[in-house]
Amino acid sequence: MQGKVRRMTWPNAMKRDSLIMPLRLHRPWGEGGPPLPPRCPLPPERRRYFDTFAHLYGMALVAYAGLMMPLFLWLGHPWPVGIVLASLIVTLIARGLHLRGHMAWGAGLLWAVMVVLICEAIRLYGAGVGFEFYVGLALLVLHISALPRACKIVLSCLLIGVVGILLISVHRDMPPASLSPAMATGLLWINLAMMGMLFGGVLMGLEGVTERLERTYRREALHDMLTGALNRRAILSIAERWRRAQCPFALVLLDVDHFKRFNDLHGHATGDAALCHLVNCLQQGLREGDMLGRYGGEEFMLLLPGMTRGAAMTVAERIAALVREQPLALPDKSLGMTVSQGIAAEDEAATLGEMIELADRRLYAAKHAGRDRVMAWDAFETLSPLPDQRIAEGAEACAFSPPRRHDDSVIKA
Ligand SMILES: Nc1nc2c(ncn2[C@@H]2O[C@H](COP(=O)(O)OP(=O)(O)OP(=O)(O)O)[C@@H](O)[C@H]2O)c(=O)[nH]1
Repeated sequence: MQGKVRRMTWPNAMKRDSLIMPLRLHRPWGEGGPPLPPRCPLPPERRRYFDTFAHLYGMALVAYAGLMMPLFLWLGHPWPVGIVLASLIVTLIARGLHLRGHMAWGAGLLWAVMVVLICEAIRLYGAGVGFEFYVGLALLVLHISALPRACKIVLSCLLIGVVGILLISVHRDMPPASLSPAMATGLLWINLAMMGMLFGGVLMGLEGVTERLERTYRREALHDMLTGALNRRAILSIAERWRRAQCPFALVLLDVDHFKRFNDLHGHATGDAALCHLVNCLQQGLREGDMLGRYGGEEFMLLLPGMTRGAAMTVAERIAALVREQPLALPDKSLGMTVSQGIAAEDEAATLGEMIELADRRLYAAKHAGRDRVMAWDAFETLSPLPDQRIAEGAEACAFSPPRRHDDSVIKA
């Protein structure tokens, strides 16, 4: 009996691609739609660090304004209220410094105001009412900060030493006379609860940040920075996975016509904008579940699940029309583009490498036949070489003037 071949169904196959983010639509010249967010002055690696630490600043601000200020007011001491107010301001300054890349200064300032608060509270209210718990929080701030390792060790020892001496001296010399035993117990519980909330909040926040960062890293590892399409490694690994799962699909290699000339005529930056614009056009012609990746420079790979060569041909033609009919709109002119495409189906080749080679050969045939066309059959051998004049015409037409129509007779020759 012949072994049963299990073919993966598409909805299941798609679920495994949940990290593949929807492509962002580019508006290279910023016109129309909601305004783009302002550029962040921090480089990405520092931005990530700031995101992690920003949660701590938020928690510190909430703790000062919402918890400590009312607590000290309740205890009837205006002096610590003044310190809390100063801490609020210093924390805001520290956050600003941090956001501008002065990470060690930001973390150091936050830590310093926390230490002043802890020491002053212990001095005023004595040991055993719970202010010493904040030492743990100050140590957490210190150890996740950007300060150098040696600095962290010295400051930790300093903090523990100062607080230890303070606790011993307070306990021995001046027991907190102003607090009744009931008030001291109440304060201890309030501080315990506050610390629990702060630590819980910080840890939950850090977990959320870590998860978010991980998604960002993985997304960046899979996507092309310029266009937002999948990168070469990601698109190839999806194709390989689909092949291993024996999912039928068609592969399209798509290349911008005369892109070198486009760059030479209009500049590299405009070339970049054209690539982003191209990805938007391609995206419009694809279904949900189709995959689009940047295979190299101005060459893209499309994976069309469940499609035969014939069906893929229709999609490729639609895409070619979309690209042709939507020129890149610049403030002073609009520039047309055309693309050539080669198609191969999964059942035509034994390996992914062979499939890509087939699509590449057909792409080359499409280029050779005059560009701005799709090739899905092995017409290459049957095509008579084009005269140089025709190729020159193609080059002229693709110099981003009004584009030419697609020639079916050549495609299906
Ligand atoms: N602006 C810009 N240009 C790129 C990028 N990647 C590759 N290119 C350019 O794309 C051009 C590709 O040129 P060729 O491979 O000669 O192909 P072509 O000019 O498109 O000609 P045909 O493919 O034969 O139609 C090169 O000039 C590259 O510098 C990019 O990210 N941005």
